[in-house]
Amino acid sequence: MVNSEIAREQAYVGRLYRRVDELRDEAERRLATVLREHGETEQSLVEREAAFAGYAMRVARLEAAEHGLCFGRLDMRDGRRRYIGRIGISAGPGAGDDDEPLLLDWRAPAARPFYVATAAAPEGVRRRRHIALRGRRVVAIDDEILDRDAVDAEEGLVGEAALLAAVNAARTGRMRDIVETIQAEQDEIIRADAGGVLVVQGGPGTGKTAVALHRAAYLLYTHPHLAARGVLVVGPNSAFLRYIAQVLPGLGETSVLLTTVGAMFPGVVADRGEPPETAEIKGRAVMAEVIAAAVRDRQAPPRGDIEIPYGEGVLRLAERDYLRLAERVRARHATHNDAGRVFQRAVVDLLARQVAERLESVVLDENGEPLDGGDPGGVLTEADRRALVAAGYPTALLDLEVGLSGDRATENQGPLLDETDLAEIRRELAADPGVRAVLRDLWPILTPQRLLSDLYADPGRLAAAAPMLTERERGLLRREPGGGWSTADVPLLDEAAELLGEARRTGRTREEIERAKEIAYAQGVLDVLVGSRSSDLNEGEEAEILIATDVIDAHRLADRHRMADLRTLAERAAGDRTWTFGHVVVDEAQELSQMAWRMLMRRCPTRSMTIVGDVAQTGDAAGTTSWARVLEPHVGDRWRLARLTVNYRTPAEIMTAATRALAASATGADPDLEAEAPRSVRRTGVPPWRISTTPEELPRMLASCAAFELATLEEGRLAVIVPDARRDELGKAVAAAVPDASYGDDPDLESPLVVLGVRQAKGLEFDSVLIADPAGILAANPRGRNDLYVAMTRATQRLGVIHAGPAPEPIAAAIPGPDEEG
Ligand SMILES: Nc1ncnc2c1ncn2[C@@H]1O[C@H](COP(=O)(O)OP(=O)(O)OP(=O)(O)O)[C@@H](O)[C@H]1O
Repeated sequence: MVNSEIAREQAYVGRLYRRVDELRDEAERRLATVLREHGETEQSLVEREAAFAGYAMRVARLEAAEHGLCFGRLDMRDGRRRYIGRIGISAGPGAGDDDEPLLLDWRAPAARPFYVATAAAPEGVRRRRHIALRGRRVVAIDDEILDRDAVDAEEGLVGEAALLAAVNAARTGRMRDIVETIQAEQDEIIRADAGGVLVVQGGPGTGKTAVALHRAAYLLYTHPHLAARGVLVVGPNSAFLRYIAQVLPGLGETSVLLTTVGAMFPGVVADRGEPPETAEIKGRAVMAEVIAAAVRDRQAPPRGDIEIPYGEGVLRLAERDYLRLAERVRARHATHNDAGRVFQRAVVDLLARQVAERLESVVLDENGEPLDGGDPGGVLTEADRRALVAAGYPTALLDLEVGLSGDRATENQGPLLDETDLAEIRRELAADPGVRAVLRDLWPILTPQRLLSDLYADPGRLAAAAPMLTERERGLLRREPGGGWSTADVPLLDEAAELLGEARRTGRTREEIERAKEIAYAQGVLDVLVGSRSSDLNEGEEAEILIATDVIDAHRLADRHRMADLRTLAERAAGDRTWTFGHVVVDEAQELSQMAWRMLMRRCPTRSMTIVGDVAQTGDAAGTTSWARVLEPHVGDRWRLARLTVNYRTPAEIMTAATRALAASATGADPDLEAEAPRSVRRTGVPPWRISTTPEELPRMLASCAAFELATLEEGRLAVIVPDARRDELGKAVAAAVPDASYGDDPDLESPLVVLGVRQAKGLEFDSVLIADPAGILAANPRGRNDLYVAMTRATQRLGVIHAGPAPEPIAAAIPGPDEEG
């Protein structure tokens, strides 16, 4: 019976793949045709490129759907049948309007019952069938009957067999999608309304990451316009991003940028380490005020009247004048650099008028000598005048000076210098090194990097900008310029960039600059093409080959390039600090500092966000233990909370131990935390274990345990999780026994054994986990207990702990020792 059903499904699935092949062939044919087309006008070229991008995307989607194309079937009470898969496929030509599509996209509303129908609420479904494929072959089917008579049946896991197969499967070092087995509580979150901030709180292994990524795919499917601005996914570190990188492309979605907080400031690589206490201070919301004050301190700080040597004379800038100017430009211009440019111009103007007044008061005779003492205005001394001449006053002015002895001077007709003369004086002043130094000092044009390194380097500046910090805290921020940037610096640079504005004067809009760059790039491409045309081709070949210059000039090629950019939205968004996204997903969101939240909120003015995390896993001192506290400054109480309660990763034996370790404290277990821990979906029958050794022996013992565990695993992955500070030392010890072991800043998660610092392990999972030196993990950080909890909940099958000396208290409370009863 099952075999004949499998054969029937095989026939249907065969038909689906044939249709996919047809559709892909057709899209590829069209793609080739588009490539051959010659566009005559700019318009036709743009259209051509849009068509190109559209077909290319279609081919990519069809290819992404190859594996596990169809995974489910719904038999409805009304007799209709719906097949559910990774993409939607229509029945093709000849099918009637009423015909069900051959395959329903998993995100389509009609597919929803596949994930949420239960015996108690069958949503019109009589039977739900899970179909397992290997390649294009149907290898198993699994049915659930959801009859009306079964209303009092327990609500349970949907598609239990398929789910258990998925959660028990050996890990590969890459996250898989879960479209085939999404559970009802997860489906509700995936399909929740796009608007506003949705917080998903869930314990370890409850599928928060999986749900967040599927939600991104769902939103891109249901709101196609989101693709134009893209979806931003923020994760805790680059190893994690690599771990999840394949999930969205595998679902056919590419308009997504995956990033970390440390990578969000273009041009800065945040690879500088710093003490957690320093990072914590930098993450505080009050740092926004510190940065604002640091910017303000650079805007014409009072320093008395200023004398500027000019030639051999001196110009005077009164304090009240530049303070008044500063106030005026601050009121009119939003950013420091914009205001600064206006301020500098205004000061030059002020000085130019001073010079002009002096010049106008000079009356010379035919020989160029001052008449009757020569300076009726009493401003310009003879020495001044000689100095002005010696300083190389503008020729126009010297001519004018001579002219002053003629008609205009004697007739005394109002202002003697016209706008051209004044402009010339201004140019001269603006080019004068002495004047420039004063301008730079009074109101420097700053990059964010410059502002921050000046601030960190100067205790006086720090004290002025951060009076609310203690002397000790300011001391923790102090550092010499250079040496790179830390992750916690990135939100501060971003904050500074907002207040400073562009440091380079462009006079052009961002689009115009981008366009100019594109044209320059395109011209370069054309030059190379033309160059290679003559050198690379044999005689007679030329006419056969179409090269870009035959149909296109630099402007059009730039357009092409821009259209081609549609496919690399992620790259464009990553290079532009001011890019705003259609939706933002934040994973491990409990770790973000308040300053990081400010930066993220700027990237998402619509506040369409999905924030997933677990406040019990917070390890960073700057992170949060309360969603309300973190969101209040940005959205008040206008956010929704959803909870995930089932742990799909960690078996019950390990989860119980991890919960005890987290809850155990000097006063005993915390009953609330035990109650909140997610329910594991399965047991393995393998309890976690621990052994004790001496500090000296620990590396050797760890290496032999790792070798043993690896041999025990038939397939899958083993992780050794250690205190961050001991990663390289213990990584080396393990690699000596297991040469395949990978460790370092950028470990290869696909290698069978990887040694990770506890922070690197965030969000990841492995079949088997060994924790070494738990006391070191606990001691490294005030939230060390949370770090230990994270480490313990990474395992899908086995967990062992190796400690030096007596077990630290949370481990002793969680896992019985070798001689104790379990
Ligand atoms: N519905 C599901 N079907 C199959 N596997 C699932 C399902 N939901 C979650 N999983 C699996 O459970 C594991 C844990 O999921 P995920 O990493 O998303 O959890 P998490 O809540 O982000 O965990 P943590 O907070 O501990 O990092 C993953 O292997 C994921 O594929």
